[in-house]
Amino acid sequence: MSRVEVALGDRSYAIDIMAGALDRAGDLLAPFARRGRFAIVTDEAVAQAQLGRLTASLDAAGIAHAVIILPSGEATKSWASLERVTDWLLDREVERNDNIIALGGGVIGDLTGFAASILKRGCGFVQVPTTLLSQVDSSVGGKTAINARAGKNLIGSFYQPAYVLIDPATLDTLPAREVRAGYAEVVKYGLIDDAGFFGWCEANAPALLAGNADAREHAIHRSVAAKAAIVGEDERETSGRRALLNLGHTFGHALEAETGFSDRLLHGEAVAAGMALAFAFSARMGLCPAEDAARVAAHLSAVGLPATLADAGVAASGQALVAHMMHDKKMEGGRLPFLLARGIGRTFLAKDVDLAEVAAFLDEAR
Ligand SMILES: O=C(O)C(=O)C[C@@H](O)[C@H](O)[C@H](O)COP(=O)(O)O
Ligand SMILES: [Zn+2]
Repeated sequence: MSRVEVALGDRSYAIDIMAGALDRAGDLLAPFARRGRFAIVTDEAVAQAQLGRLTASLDAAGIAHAVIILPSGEATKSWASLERVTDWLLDREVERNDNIIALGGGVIGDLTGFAASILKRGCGFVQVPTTLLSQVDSSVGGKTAINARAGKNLIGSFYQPAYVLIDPATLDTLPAREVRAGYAEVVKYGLIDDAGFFGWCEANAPALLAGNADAREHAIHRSVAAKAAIVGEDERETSGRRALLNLGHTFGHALEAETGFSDRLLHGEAVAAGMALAFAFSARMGLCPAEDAARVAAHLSAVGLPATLADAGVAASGQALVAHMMHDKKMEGGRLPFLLARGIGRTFLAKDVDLAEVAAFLDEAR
């Protein structure tokens, strides 16, 4: 087992990574079962593939549990699901000191974390992420949210979990497309500030995507360690440091909005195309060597991720995509800061980007 700590004073918590952890969840989660019981939020796909492992282990440890199973997919990050989950938790008489378990991917983690943050003005929650995307990214750092008509994650809170338990073996039952989409967020850490790790990704992506356990554990550990360090420095995205984790997301969220937050384009796929676009735009602005932008796009394409608007299946005009971006949470005084790059591992927050140039770039990129 390897452990990473997120250092946030009295809200600090541990992330444990261990293949087979779900089968030992009874022991590992026991300290968080405040009254010897858990409420578990999960979705249909995860319930089929993983829930039995968790509940069997809790049963063996004598920990009682109630489970709510929601539909799988991005549409579950909604007001309606939030109401359903909070009513269900209230019916189960969940108390502030209880820890709700989020068993699933980013959708379940974001929704459950948000529900925990508002239930009785805040109760505890534990993340048990079961997708690569949630294991390397969304389960760590306390961004919780649901989607709004106007865009992705627009209603939410910063609310840290009490503990994160990662079992990389859950990836064995995940569709290859889901693993690939999560891999985009792994690549992101290399592109942000670790060119050496991007090189590792180029060399090891085939093994990781083929199911090599060592490659998966290494990627998860490096990713959460990188994220924990950034979150420890800038929990609420105020200094600009945490905004680096948003590389590819301004373009990406616009692509997700354009495709209706549907299975047509998964979050990680949108982020992949968004990162390639951020690098291409940086190259066009003369900020980044064209070879670096080409290398990023080549790697994403090589693993089967979208690297262009066409790959992402988006034909919208630059203006339409920029209109989606106007809801970005990074907007400041009517201006939208962008994550751009001076090269691989050299991402920075640019505050003076002209949106007309972004729209023109996107029209050319179509
Ligand atoms: O944790 C962060 O900070 C991130 O930006 C990580 C992103 O990968 C993640 O998709 C996050 O939920 C996006 O946040 P948002 O603020 O753009 O909604
Ligand atoms: Zn993301």
